Amino acid sequence: MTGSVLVSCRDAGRTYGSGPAAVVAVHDTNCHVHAHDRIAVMGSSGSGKSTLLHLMAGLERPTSGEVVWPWCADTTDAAGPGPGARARAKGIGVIFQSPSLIPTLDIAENTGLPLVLAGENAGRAHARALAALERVGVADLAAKLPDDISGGQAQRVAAARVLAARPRLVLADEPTGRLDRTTGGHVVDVLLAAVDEIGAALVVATHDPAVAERLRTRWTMRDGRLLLGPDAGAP
Ligand SMILES: Nc1ncnc2c1ncn2[C@@H]1O[C@H](COP(=O)(O)OP(=O)(O)OP(=O)(O)O)[C@@H](O)[C@H]1O
Repeated sequence: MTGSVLVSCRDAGRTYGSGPAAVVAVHDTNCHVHAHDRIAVMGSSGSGKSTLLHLMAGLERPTSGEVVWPWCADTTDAAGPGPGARARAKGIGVIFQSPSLIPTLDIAENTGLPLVLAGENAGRAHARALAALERVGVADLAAKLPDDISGGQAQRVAAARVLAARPRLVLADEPTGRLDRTTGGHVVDVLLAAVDEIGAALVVATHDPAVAERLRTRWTMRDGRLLLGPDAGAP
């Protein structure tokens, strides 16, 4: 715990479905991510890691409790187009297991697209995209199409796409899940260096102990319950 609180889950839970078919993906959970944190969320498949990250990102609403982003205007507005949601979208970057690049846009265009969609002019978005690609070591790919780069390179581009917006908090859901160990290790290296450089906090959901070891704090999910490490408690 080294800085101000970026996101707090307060008795936040998420259940899918209802009645006998209901699945409690995340039981009521209390946890906090602070500025500059480096947190690995570990746990077996289906333990609730992705759901917890989606709650922290505001991509899903909790079905119990609340998720709070103290730096947003409307701190608990977990969905919809309000000012809190817009501020949160700018301040939180999410990296998924699949890089999901648009095949008809080149790498620089893919990287700058979220900035353009957020209203940045095309020239500035391109410059920031190139700087972010440089930061993760793939500036030479800027003019290529996604089909012409490797999986590890594509995941670096996905990281650059998030980092170009200079978020306060980066949430990465199995960012190395589709990569071999060596390539995955390089992706973690560039991610850690980049969040250090932009001063962001990082939360990584991972199955891989080698990835988790690179992060200062380790949390474990088991059957939808978050087992916190000794340093993950109070805001
Ligand atoms: N949209 C959904 N509808 C119904 N059930 C869901 C949905 N999303 C997740 N679940 C269920 O919630 C539980 C937690 O899923 P979640 O994806 O969060 O786990 P995970 O730890 O991230 O798993 P993995 O490592 O395989 O990605 C699982 O039982 C899953 O089947």
